[in-house]
Amino acid sequence: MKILTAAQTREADAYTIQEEGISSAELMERAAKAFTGWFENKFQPGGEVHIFCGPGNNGGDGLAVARLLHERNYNVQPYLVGDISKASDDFETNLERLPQDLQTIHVEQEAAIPNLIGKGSCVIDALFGTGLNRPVTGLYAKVLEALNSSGVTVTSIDIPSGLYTDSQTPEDGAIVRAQYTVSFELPKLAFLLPQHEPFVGEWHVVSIGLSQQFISEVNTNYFCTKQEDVQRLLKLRKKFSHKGLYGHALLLCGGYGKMGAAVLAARACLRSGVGLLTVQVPQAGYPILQTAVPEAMTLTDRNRKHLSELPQDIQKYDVIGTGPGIGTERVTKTAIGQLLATSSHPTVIDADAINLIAASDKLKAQLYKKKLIFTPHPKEFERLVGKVKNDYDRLQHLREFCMEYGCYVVLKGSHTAVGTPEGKVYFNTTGNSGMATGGTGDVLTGIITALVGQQYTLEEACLLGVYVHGLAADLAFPSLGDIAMTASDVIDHLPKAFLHLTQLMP
Ligand SMILES: NC(=O)C1=CN([C@@H]2O[C@H](COP(=O)(O)OP(=O)(O)OC[C@H]3O[C@@H](n4cnc5c(N)ncnc54)[C@H](OP(=O)(O)O)[C@@H]3O)[C@@H](O)[C@H]2O)[C@@H](O)CC1
Ligand SMILES: [K+]
Repeated sequence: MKILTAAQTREADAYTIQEEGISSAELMERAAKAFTGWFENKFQPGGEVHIFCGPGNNGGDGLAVARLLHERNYNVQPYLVGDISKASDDFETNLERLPQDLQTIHVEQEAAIPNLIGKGSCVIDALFGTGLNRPVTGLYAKVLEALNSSGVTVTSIDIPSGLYTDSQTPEDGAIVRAQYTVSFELPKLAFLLPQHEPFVGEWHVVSIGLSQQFISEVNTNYFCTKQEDVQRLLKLRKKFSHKGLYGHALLLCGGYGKMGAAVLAARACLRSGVGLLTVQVPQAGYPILQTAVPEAMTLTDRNRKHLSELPQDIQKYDVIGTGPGIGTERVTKTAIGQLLATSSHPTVIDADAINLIAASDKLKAQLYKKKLIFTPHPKEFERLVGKVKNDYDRLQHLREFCMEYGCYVVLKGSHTAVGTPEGKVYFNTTGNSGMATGGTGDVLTGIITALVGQQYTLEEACLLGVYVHGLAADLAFPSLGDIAMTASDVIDHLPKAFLHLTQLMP
């Protein structure tokens, strides 16, 4: 699914209006109906619904929603905020369409801002949408601050007022803190960035029938991965198939005190369909691996505690995964250096392998144009690219790093972002806070390694791997919740996650 900028969204609106021969007010009516449908499912009629409308089409949406909710017996109070003498045409149209018995209140100065504290009412925020073109200050900021401190439940139409759609919001601008955001047709880039969680809350997308042709043709660097996207990628197994068809993976993982990382990566790799798996661990890990993961073949390093060498017959493997639990000893750095210098295998690079590379210009110089997938969390990513200023800056660095080295980066987070060598970014939409626990990253390394082994392209392996990893956690959630969830629970739910995807296939 594509993510459009504010300007592209405006173009999509205009294109749709022309293509279908409808008026912009009709499109607004669709948007208001779609929002109202969501709202009715969430909130019962009864309490007061205060709707704050700005001077543009977002305010027009708010007025149309006021009329529709009023018709459905909600106790609605619309407010017109600020100078509405230059309000948009569709705002005016919807103001005129309000029924006689629905009186608006005009908030023209601070003293007129209603006090909603303790009223238990709910608020619909329709002050500004994608047409916001400067930081929110003055009276509008006072209104947003009053809403933020009132403790009422705020639902934003399209985007929280004050938040920029696709670039960093200046620090001097007020932003509403919505509990819910109901957006039209496609999610906005701002929703996917962790720094905006306090403003966006739980976001939903409702369809308003924007032109699919426009959306399919428009160029963007940002995408959201949805279930139908990964289902298209999934390869079903053939009846006459054997383990040789699904790849032989090599995991170079584990170290003294961190052999669990190798066990987790190995178990996840096997649960993700790899044909054969060999794990090389330091000598101390041999009995652990053989006992915990009987399906894997185990090689031992000459070093007792740390990764220090590559297997002799490394050529025979189809894919390599490394990093989890390996530590940053000098001998390990040498081994990773050898791997980068000598191997042409597709390789998944995680954790301490990233840290070793980040700390060495010599290793970094070996990264160009290899088949590499990095899977850093934000701190490891900063070690690779330097300190970032904010989430947009991080995205920019992600794209530049991937384009410079011709590699993939799976930047882990609530919406894990997969960067590609073409400078595209795919945000994942599965997963939950139960995954914020040690070992889930090792699991992801195992999953992606297994998928590359099964001949998925690097891009497919990243997108599918990240999706199924989050889906497994989502399927674990109903019985385990997020507090008690562990990385092993995520592995245990991988079978259900793959089944879920395959059974839904057409
Ligand atoms: N197009 C369509 O058909 C559909 C559009 N839809 C809806 O329209 C929304 C976009 O509407 P929009 O483009 O009218 O912009 P919107 O966000 O309401 O704000 C613009 C107004 O705010 C003003 N203004 C801006 N910044 C300001 C500031 N900081 N402080 C103060 N004022 C500021 C600006 O004034 P000006 O810059 O001229 O001073 C202008 O008056 C979109 O999010 C969706 O909800 C849906 O109904 C689907 C169909
Ligand atoms: K809004």
